[in-house]
Amino acid sequence: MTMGDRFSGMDDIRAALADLPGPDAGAIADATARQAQLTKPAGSLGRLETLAIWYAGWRGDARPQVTRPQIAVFAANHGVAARSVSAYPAEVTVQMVANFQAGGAAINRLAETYGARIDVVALDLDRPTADFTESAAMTEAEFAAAMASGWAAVDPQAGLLVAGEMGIGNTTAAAAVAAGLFGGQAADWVGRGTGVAGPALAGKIATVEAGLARHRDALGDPLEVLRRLGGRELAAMAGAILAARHRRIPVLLDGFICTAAAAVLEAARPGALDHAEAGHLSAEGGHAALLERIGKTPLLSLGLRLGEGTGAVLALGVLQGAVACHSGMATFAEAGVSGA
Ligand SMILES: O=C(O)c1ccc[n+]([C@@H]2O[C@H](COP(=O)([O-])O)[C@@H](O)[C@H]2O)c1
Ligand SMILES: Cc1cc2nc[nH]c2cc1C
Repeated sequence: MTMGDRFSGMDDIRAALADLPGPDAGAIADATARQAQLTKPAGSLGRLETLAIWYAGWRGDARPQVTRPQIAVFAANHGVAARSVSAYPAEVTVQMVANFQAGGAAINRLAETYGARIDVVALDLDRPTADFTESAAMTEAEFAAAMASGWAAVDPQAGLLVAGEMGIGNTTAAAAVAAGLFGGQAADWVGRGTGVAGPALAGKIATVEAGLARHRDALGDPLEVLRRLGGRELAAMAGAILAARHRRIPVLLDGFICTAAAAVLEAARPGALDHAEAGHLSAEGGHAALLERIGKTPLLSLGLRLGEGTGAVLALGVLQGAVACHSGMATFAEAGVSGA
């Protein structure tokens, strides 16, 4: 049994957030010193240098390898999907889960490309969350169970975690969570999702406004924001990212939905995402503002708006390059190259 398996209510989750391990200061110091000795002009590998030092610190190894990268894809259905907030019908969620399991989705091909394992976790797909304009999306027990599923999905031996998702309607939930955490108008956070436009986009904004109005009195508590306005896959991603922190497993964040789930942790406990880097900037309208709120600069910006963990896995390729240079390059002394 680990802490997450025992999440039976909000208090257990708060306890897991209260006590977070940090990176290894010695590994950071040694990795920083090593960077200065590698055969390249100082600073010439740009963000790859700080990325490698960040990875070394969380792994507690000044000269690490990226071992056993894991992608956990969480899927769930949403009560608000009945309000025509998506360009696709809700049955696509379960159909895409079958596609992930058969190996036919974009994330399957990218996982293969970068040597990552995929675990698909379907969360009560035949039982959508409640419509958040009418009540809380999840009861406390449902929320704790979803967070515990995320926690339990993390391979303790993984050297890197990507939390991905699939859930028709979940950009509406993510926009509501972002607005609940950080304020502003619903329209600031609502984007096109799978391709919503015209009157449907206005309806999506109105749905988020109605959710914010209904839960207005609870928005001061980030975990309540996630329970009331989020969904099972968002709660599971938050649980997985929290589990990774407790195991000092570095995380690459994916797009808008993943970042909204992660932002709950940062809002509840500043610094809770120090073990996470932003994999990419999604084309979803609110993503840049959300990343700014949690103080993260995306590694890539490719116009993706797919989810599944795809942007984060592409960034895993960047991380693998950064760590390969850091740990495998010759030093000036080893190669007999003159310094500055
Ligand atoms: O990752 C993103 O930034 C992203 C942006 C737009 C859409 N998605 C994906 O599309 C689905 C949600 O879109 P929607 O329109 O049904 O809310 C869900 O399965 C997400 O994985 C993902
Ligand atoms: C086909 C399809 C695949 C997806 N993957 C993640 N979100 C998705 C949404 C749709 C509609």
